[in-house]
Amino acid sequence: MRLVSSGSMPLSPLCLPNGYAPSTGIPFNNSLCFKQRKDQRNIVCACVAPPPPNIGRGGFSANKFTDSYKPEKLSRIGEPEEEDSDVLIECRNVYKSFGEKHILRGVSFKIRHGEAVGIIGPSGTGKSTILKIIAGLLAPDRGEVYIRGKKRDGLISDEEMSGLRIGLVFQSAALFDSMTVRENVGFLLYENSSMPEEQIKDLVAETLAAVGLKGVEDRLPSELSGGMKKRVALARSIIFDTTKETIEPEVLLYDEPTAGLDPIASTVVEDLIRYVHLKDEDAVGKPGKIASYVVVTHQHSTIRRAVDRLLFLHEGKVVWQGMTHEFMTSTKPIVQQVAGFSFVETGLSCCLYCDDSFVRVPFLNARIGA
Ligand SMILES: Nc1ncnc2c1ncn2[C@@H]1O[C@H](COP(=O)(O)OP(=O)(O)OP(=O)(O)O)[C@@H](O)[C@H]1O
Repeated sequence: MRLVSSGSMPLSPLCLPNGYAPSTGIPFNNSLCFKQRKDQRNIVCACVAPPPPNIGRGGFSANKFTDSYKPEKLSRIGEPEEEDSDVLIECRNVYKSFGEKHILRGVSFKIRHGEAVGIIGPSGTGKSTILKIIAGLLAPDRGEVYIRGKKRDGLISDEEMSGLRIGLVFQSAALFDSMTVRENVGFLLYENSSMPEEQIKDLVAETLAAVGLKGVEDRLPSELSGGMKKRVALARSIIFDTTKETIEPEVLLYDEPTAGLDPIASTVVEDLIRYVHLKDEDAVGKPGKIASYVVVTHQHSTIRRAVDRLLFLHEGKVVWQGMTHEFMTSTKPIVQQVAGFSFVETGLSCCLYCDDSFVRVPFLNARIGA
């Protein structure tokens, strides 16, 4: 079967034109990496705190977390402290208001090395806000954000532009329309690295292949489907300067990555999110480089396919957290309200071809909310 991805919502990448979040209009922190190119500014959501000596690819087993994780233990007082050496990001009692609107009211959670975490909850409950706070684009009013145990004060600063990279992949459109796919994906390398153009060109092609796109380098975003744009943005968020000695693990934050896509295109994006994770292999069979990721989503297919653990945000707090399968069977009323509505589920075993690239989709479970 040959897939022509369709979908109306282009994925926004790590970099945004004009320094504003399209969904909110919030101006970004000017202390971030700003560059002028073709009259556009870009911002990198990347950084923070150098790695401890014992962390890194292979330094921690991803299974360490999933094997030992006992969600009910998190809040019990008097029990022995959890092992925290693999915690990459921690939000501790985070509050955020916009004027009179008190959005976050004491949000606490940890993201560990190797984790695939989903954040779910009703509309307007602050899911995107917490992503922006983790990325350092918004500062909490109260509470703390720790990156590898180091407290971050306010927004990302220039001093933090090393160590753990945190990439934010926005829901809304943010590919540079006047640039080709190659220029979009290689943007940061063209601007910030000393890599020769030819090398960047090869790396861009390789990275596009990793997300199942080949031969689209010279196209403009307007010549791509919504699903392809999302994959271009994903490629842009995972491209690294390979000439640097240490390639740090990266945490990716996805804000509704499948919004606006049809079930098949959603499935492709959900699986790609998995494939670029260190526990899996990308579309050309290379190990994924993303240490951990967090996905904000409303889609059940994304919950089922792309994440292992869930944080359920409601009225400004994390009211439930646990493994995905526990969410589906939870007896907690607020969870049942969200998890319990009926689905039509189709099970198909298929392979999808996107352009000339092969994308593995072993099972397509298209779920349609009733
Ligand atoms: N910069 C801002 N200024 C004022 N209000 C804001 C700002 N950013 C977010 N809000 C408000 O905060 C609330 C939470 O927004 P947020 O986008 O985090 O919610 P969400 O849970 O991601 O919602 P959805 O699921 O609908 O995307 C909303 O009421 C929104 O209007």
